[in-house]
Amino acid sequence: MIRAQALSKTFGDKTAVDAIDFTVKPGRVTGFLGPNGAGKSTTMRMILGLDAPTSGTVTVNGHRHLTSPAPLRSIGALIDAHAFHPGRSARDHLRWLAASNGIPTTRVGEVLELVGLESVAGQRAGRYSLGMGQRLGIAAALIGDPPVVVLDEPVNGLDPEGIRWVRALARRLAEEGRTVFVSSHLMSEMALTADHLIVIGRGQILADTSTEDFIATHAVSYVRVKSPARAEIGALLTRAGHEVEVVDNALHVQGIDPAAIGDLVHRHGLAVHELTLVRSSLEDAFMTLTADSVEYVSKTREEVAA
Ligand SMILES: Nc1ncnc2c1ncn2[C@@H]1O[C@H](COP(=O)(O)OP(=O)(O)OP(=O)(O)O)[C@@H](O)[C@H]1O
Repeated sequence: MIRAQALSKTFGDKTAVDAIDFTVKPGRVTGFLGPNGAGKSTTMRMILGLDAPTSGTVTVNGHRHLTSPAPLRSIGALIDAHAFHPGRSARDHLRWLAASNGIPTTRVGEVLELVGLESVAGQRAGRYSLGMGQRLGIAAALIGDPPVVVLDEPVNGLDPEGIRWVRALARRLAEEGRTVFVSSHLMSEMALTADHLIVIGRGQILADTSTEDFIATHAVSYVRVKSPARAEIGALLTRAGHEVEVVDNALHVQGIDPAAIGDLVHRHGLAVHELTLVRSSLEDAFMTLTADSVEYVSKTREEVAA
């Protein structure tokens, strides 16, 4: 498992990771979610020993990664999808990795097959598309059959088939009992892949919870009611103890389902023109949670002009 304790990283006066504590357990996929610049890559680089913490510690199965004798056998990582020599073929790149980590070369064919690159394995990797580069990066991460796998934005640049493939692969690796830590800035993607979520914003942990609990806590729903008798219905619902808001000539009601509203309104002989259950997406929940910690905020044309 991966364990961070009071882990911090500063670059000059910029605090990229701010004294975070978390544990990534084996046998499940843990999603690492956060907006751009939240500190995901920096944290992952420290897990791998590519960056030294400014303070605090991070260990992988009890060891600091830098001290491990055969890194690819203990931890596999996709950090930079283009960390290969552009003039070298995928097969040669993987052979070189295997040789330098004491891994049998038979493993090269196995991982090429696993990521679906066998037919292009002899081509120069520099000619690969972004998605092919990602697949080669994942092959490199898995070549040592590691118990711990860290993937930084693995679906970047992948087509829908590739995205489903990464999802299934992450799940399978976890089912095999490995520790799987996957970063993304897409909540909806993580909801489909991860069992557990660690959400980070401006270098701090905002949530560390099961995906199921995250959804139950953050994905709110409400009923939209449109009616010529809006005020009367609003009063009835408020009196019954429900939270009612008026938005764009409609009522937004929380804590009651559409059928119960329909029955209530019917009992009072009032007309309803619309009764819709609206679920906020998980993406909305994530945006709300991280709203105060988004570093790079885009503006509308109106805001730029103002
Ligand atoms: N080598 C560096 N030198 C200076 N600042 C850095 C360096 N690496 C990262 N940072 C800063 O640290 C913060 C966290 O960056 P990091 O790349 O870890 O975020 P991230 O969550 O991975 O974002 P993204 O989703 O955009 O990859 C950012 O503000 C970034 O600009």
